[in-house]
Amino acid sequence: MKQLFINIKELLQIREDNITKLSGAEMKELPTIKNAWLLIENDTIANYGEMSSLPKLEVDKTIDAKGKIILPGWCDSHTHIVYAGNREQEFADRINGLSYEEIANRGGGILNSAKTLQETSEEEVYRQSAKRLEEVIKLGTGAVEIKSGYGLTEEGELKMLRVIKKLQENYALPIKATFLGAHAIPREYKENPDAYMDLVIEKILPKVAKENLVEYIDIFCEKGYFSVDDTHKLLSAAKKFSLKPKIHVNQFHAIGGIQAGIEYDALSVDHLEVMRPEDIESLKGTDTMPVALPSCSLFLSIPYTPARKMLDAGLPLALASDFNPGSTPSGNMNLVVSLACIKMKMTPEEAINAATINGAYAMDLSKTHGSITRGKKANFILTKEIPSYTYLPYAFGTNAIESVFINGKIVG
Ligand SMILES: N=CN[C@@H](CCC(=O)O)C(=O)O
Ligand SMILES: [Zn+2]
Repeated sequence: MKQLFINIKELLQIREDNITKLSGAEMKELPTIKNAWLLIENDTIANYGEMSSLPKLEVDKTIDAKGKIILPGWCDSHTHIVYAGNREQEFADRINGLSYEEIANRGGGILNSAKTLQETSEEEVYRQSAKRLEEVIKLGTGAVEIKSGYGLTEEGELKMLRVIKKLQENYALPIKATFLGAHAIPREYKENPDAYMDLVIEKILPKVAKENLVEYIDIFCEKGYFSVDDTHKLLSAAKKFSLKPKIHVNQFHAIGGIQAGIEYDALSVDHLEVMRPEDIESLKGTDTMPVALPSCSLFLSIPYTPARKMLDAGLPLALASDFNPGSTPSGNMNLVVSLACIKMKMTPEEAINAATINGAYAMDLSKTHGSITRGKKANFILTKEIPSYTYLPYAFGTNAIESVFINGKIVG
């Protein structure tokens, strides 16, 4: 099946196949072709160029994209899409003055979602999660990572990971799975948190690894959750199973999680709302992708990741949604890109690079996704008629997407 898009107002994020991530000043550039054509062969980007160079081609379908822009699908490298129920009561409690931490200390927060997940059947968790996945695909997400972490028991964690596996089997976009058993200390381990770490490391982790359910390991390295010491123990155990770290660090406090992640060659360190100069320094020259989650900052009214400082220091940066029931009940990557521009002072070029090629890197997918490159998967967004790509983050809240393609097939 050959599909030819013609008269594309602008084709964004054209890269050679050796580009796997962008750092610092490189992120200011977004290579594009104006008035372009794009040829898709089955599930693959076959070729592209300026309309003036369009060769004579035999194709099955020609689509006129006059006035419209094509860009790679968003690569959302940090989500908790698999969960049960919602936490809108905590939303109301926060409006009435309680903080996220206070709610968690009262037994709400992650433990609240864990209780609901444990009480919900696997089929129902799948049904609710698939609905959310379909929603974000329609919003332009073309690759996604999903974590466990609301099970907090062997049974609950395996239930979540089986749901992720089923999503992987039933949906065409790449879905990367992460084991986040160390997301919060269950109530029954409150007096003996080390025993919970032992359970995660000695019992659940080997089982998860043996069943080949995940590629990545995660931990919420934060005061009141898991210490740097716990992080070392878990990452060192996970290394034996070749699980790469993608970890939650520096959300509320900078306690050394970034350095622990780097020590174990973390693929990414995520959140980073609180960054000390030494944290920025530690990330320099590493292969670890820093990931910012601006929708979480918006929802919790906490600081935004200091993107300008990080980019100006030469670091790379990826953007992700953090879609979850407590801190970010939204998986809308268009909003994430807008917030990055509006609140983090990233330019539209930097934000689009962060949400495509760098997001792909943070899921080990930049060889196949994240840019318009010959040979990569045909996962892309076709916009409505819009004046420019800057309009995408500018017109926040407007849905500028006409259709989404995954592996060359229209999905929404
Ligand atoms: N901070 C840790 N985990 C999630 C929130 C989990 C929740 O509140 O349910 C996050 O990334 O924001
Ligand atoms: Zn998260």
